[in-house]
Amino acid sequence: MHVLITEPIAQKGLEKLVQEGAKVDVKTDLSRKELLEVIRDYDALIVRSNTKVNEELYQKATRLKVVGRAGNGVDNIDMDGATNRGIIVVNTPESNVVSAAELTIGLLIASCRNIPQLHTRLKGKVWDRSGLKGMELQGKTVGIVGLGRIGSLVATRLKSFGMKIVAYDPYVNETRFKNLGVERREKLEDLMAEADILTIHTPKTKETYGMIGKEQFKGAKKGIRVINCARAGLINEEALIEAIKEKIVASVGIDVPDGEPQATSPLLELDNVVVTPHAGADTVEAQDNVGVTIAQEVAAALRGEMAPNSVNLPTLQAQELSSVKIYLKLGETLGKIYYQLEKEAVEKVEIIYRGEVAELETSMISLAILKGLFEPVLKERVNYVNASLIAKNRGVVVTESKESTVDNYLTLVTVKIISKNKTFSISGTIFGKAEVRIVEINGYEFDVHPAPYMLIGENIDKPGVIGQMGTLLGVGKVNIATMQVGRKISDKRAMMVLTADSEVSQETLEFLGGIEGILRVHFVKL
Ligand SMILES: NC(=O)c1ccc[n+]([C@@H]2O[C@H](COP(=O)([O-])OP(=O)(O)OC[C@H]3O[C@@H](n4cnc5c(N)ncnc54)[C@H](O)[C@@H]3O)[C@@H](O)[C@H]2O)c1
Ligand SMILES: O=C(O)[C@H](O)COP(=O)(O)O
Repeated sequence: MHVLITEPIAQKGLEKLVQEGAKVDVKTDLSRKELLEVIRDYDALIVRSNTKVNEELYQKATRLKVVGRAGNGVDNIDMDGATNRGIIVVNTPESNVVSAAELTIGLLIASCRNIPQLHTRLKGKVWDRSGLKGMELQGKTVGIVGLGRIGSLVATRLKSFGMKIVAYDPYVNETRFKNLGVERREKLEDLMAEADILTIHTPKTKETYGMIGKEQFKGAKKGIRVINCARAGLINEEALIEAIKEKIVASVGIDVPDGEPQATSPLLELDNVVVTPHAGADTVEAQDNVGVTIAQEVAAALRGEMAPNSVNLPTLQAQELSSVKIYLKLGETLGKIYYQLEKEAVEKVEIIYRGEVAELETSMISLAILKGLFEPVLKERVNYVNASLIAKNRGVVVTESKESTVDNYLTLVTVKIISKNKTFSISGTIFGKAEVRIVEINGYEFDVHPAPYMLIGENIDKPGVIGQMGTLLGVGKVNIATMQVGRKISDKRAMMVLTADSEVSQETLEFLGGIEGILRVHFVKL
């Protein structure tokens, strides 16, 4: 696995990648043109916030399987483009939040107390505190926009200053507000009117871009102080500058001025603006965390394992992931068999989870089934990221249902694949902690331990058929590992499932198909 890193990550992260078996190139001074030229050679790309990972880059990146964002915000990465191509995007959402929250508090105090301005005077040998009277935090109200990871950390820290905390975040439930001891404001304008200090902690999205602008400043409490340690563009800079000039805004603390990574923002010219150059995550601790975590995520994704922080996949907590892992293997196995037995286009996939599996977060298992289903027939790369998109684009309806109990098994996954003329059904279970078993195909019951090479055939249930199969496979030099027969006695039909030690040639398959009583026989590769 060949990994390109275009922005600095911690040495510990680089070491981790090498330990994981990656060949790593760190090229932090590539021009855009150079990046577009070299990207074709890499399986993974690791970036921070300055590298634009967009359509232009994807078109050149023919080998790219994983984009690792060594950090939190993914607004520099075109997610739809990645998903359409089956490229997994992973990030490290938790690794730098404490550092970002602490810098927020730092900017807040620095701007409320004019620390940088006083510092500059004194360093210039001028002992003068005139005109720079600060504001105490105790008893003031802070308005937080976006009560996610960083917003919450900021809230709990500011409480210790004796501040009242109000927040606007329509997507956070009442319990979380209550647990954090934060008062909800239903409308942004109410928060603006009340807050002595505003701090924003939303991601940059279509909805949040420019969400604090002219209108919002018009309704703001006079003398409000504004902090942005999230993303440039969330607060409209022109409107902010106007509000500073009109003395609506008393001071600003900003880590993400417009124009990044160039120092071009007009805010830099204003005395009551305290700035840092996107340094929120720049601590030893955060960078070590970020580096090691992204190395693990990228290596896992390249090995085809589930990386816990895949941005374009359903999010699972580590514990959830470990309990669904074995079902992912089962799901892929069940999915993979259909197109190796049937040639009919799929119209609908019904997935039924029964027993213990029904208690789990099953969205990822359903993706595994779809991945398995499309893999044998599609040239495109199919993976967990694009499997459901591929189903949708091909007009395949996918439904999921759950039943808490099931006869005979503790846990059972049944996949019904419906085409124009028939319904194919296959079920599997987990024995013990980690043994995948196929227990039903089209109503025939088995207990098959799936193997890389299998033969699945249907025959008339009469003496001699199985014996001839064994003989002809011997002639074809295929060693049978296991064999099971499921029977429908009233129909006089049976289904054989054999596992073999090697592939079965087309010639041998034709001989097998010629045995009297054999209705069909297929070689299945898992
Ligand atoms: N300065 C830095 O170095 C630095 C470091 C880390 C993260 N960040 C940035 O900080 C921001 C917050 O990160 P996080 O990890 O807390 O994110 P998060 O996803 O945990 O929280 C974001 C919160 O914003 C809320 N939100 C979304 N749309 C909203 C809207 N229209 N109105 C109000 N609330 C809305 C969400 O419900 C969520 O609770 C992101 O922009 C991230 O990129 C900056
Ligand atoms: O989103 C993030 O993780 C922070 O904004 C840090 O960005 P950086 O990795 O470019 O410092």
